[in-house]
Amino acid sequence: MLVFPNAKLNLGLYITSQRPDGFRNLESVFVPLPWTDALEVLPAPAGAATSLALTGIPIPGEPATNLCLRAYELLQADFNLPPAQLHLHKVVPIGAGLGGGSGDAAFALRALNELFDLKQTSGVLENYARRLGSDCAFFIRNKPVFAYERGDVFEDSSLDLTGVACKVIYPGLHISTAEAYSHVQPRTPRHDLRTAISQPLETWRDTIRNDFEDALTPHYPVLGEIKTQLYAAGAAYASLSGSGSAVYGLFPGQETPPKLALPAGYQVWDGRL
Ligand SMILES: C[C@@](CO)(OP(=O)(O)O)[C@H](O)COP(=O)(O)OP(=O)(O)OC[C@H]1O[C@@H](n2ccc(N)nc2=O)[C@H](O)[C@@H]1O
Ligand SMILES: Nc1ncnc2c1ncn2[C@@H]1O[C@H](COP(=O)(O)OP(=O)(O)O)[C@@H](O)[C@H]1O
Repeated sequence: MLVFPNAKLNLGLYITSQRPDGFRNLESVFVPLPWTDALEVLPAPAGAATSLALTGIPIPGEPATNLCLRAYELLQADFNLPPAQLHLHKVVPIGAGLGGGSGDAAFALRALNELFDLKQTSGVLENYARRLGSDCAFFIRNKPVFAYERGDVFEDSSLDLTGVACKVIYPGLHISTAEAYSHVQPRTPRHDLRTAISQPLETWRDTIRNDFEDALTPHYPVLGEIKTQLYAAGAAYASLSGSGSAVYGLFPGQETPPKLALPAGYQVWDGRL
């Protein structure tokens, strides 16, 4: 079985309070971004053990800690799965605030559920996904949601950005999620995100913020420079995604996002949501 785990964008992100479990409560709107990896999941050949082949962008850390294998191990422990043969071709930049690893994990859970006919509901798969990372559960639903608590409890959102031209720019800065959180002081949001997101996209520039962007831009000025460039090129809304360092611009009403002159080494995704 071949699946294409996608990435996500955060529209707004407010870190509202510290939790007793060490995590932070947050509020954000998550939307799927069709920048994808490729993941193949097959039953292992007779006599072979479970394996994961990795191609594409190198992933930091031991392959044994890859979220695809961790997803397999979670289900294996409860359903006594037969050995599987996995192949991940990595395309989505890592540590970019695009949730690429989380998407791989959730798509692995979904693919294993189907391949081995486990008959688990989306709700059950969401609970497994939560154990792999705060962002993972979103990718089981994989449609626009208002997310809160650890970013793993959802309300469906009527937001529809289908067809909106979008440009995502990754300047190659790997900012770890834990480091990014350490820069932010939790506080009550100045705007109600659910109300703001229901207003026309052109108003978001004044009403929707990402707390990580405000905290990280003084340390990484390039984030502000990319955002300025996106607005200068006509974006109706531009923001850091998640904890960065990818910055995106939305260009409603345009066929394709504009071309920008960017330094070599930046990775860019141009397309429609
Ligand atoms: C910031 C966000 C916003 O969507 O996305 P990314 O920028 O990573 O894509 C998410 O909260 C990232 O979720 P995820 O990447 O799954 O984080 P996890 O593995 O669960 O946690 C990594 C670390 O981030 C911190 N963390 C994460 C989530 C949360 N609600 N509070 C936290 O304090 C903790 O320090 C934790 O040890
Ligand atoms: N399949 C995977 N793809 C990407 N990263 C992975 C994967 N499995 C484990 N990881 C680990 O997760 C970390 C961050 O993952 P990623 O989802 O790309 O970050 P972000 O949520 O910031 O976009 C990486 O540093 C990497 O070591």
